[in-house]
Amino acid sequence: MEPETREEPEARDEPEAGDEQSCTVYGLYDQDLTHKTILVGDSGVGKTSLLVQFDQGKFIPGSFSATVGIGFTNKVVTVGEVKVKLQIWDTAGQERFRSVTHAYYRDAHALLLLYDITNKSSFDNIRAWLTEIHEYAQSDAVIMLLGNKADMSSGRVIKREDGERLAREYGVIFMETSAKTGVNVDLAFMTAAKELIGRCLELPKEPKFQINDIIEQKPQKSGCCGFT
Ligand SMILES: Nc1nc2c(ncn2[C@@H]2O[C@H](COP(=O)(O)OP(=O)(O)OP(=O)(O)O)[C@@H](O)[C@H]2O)c(=O)[nH]1
Repeated sequence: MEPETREEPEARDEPEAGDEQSCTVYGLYDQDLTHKTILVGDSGVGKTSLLVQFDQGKFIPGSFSATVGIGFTNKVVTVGEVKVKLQIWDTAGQERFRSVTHAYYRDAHALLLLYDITNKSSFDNIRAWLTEIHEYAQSDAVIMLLGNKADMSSGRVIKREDGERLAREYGVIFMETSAKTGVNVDLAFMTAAKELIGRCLELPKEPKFQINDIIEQKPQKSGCCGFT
């Protein structure tokens, strides 16, 4: 049965023309960076919930209603001494919106690709998602694979090692997250931000996160992103 639909999350701040630029440097350690991050993955894996948990620190339980189209949220984070504005796009996972969301891949600096650890088909579809990402996204975009709903240990059908193996095969960063408990949610977005900053700016080797969490796996990619 097709899930009922819901309105896309309310945008708090319209994207500006200047947002096309990923690295706007006003001065050493007075940088203002804007990075576009896009959430993708099958319908129901928890993209909207992950964003709500990151943005508002809460989880809204209840019946599932699918995202229609695409919406975005701006969130400023601090990594080391650098402030970054993350413009996070929440896409609809349903197949019928796929052509709409493809258009957003091109401008994304980071893509967070989710599957649900309790849903085998959402994991089986990851290869197809990665193929689409490689087709439509920038070649130097940061890609993270997130196994969401990690709190549902009794319903787990995808082992953590399977997620790790797949991520290794594609050379992408991997974590398990829970939009419900918040485990690794900040860390996932902060890791993407840190990776993007590392590609844009010269930073101290070990910038300190503003959150108390443990890095599950260090980013495997490094080097220049080629942003202008
Ligand atoms: N237990 C648990 N439930 C979750 C978690 N994340 C999401 N859910 C639930 O899973 C269902 C789908 O979550 P959504 O965030 O709407 O999924 P989505 O990926 O945005 O779905 P689309 O908008 O259709 O693409 C909802 O009922 C959520 O409450 C999680 O980490 N743990």
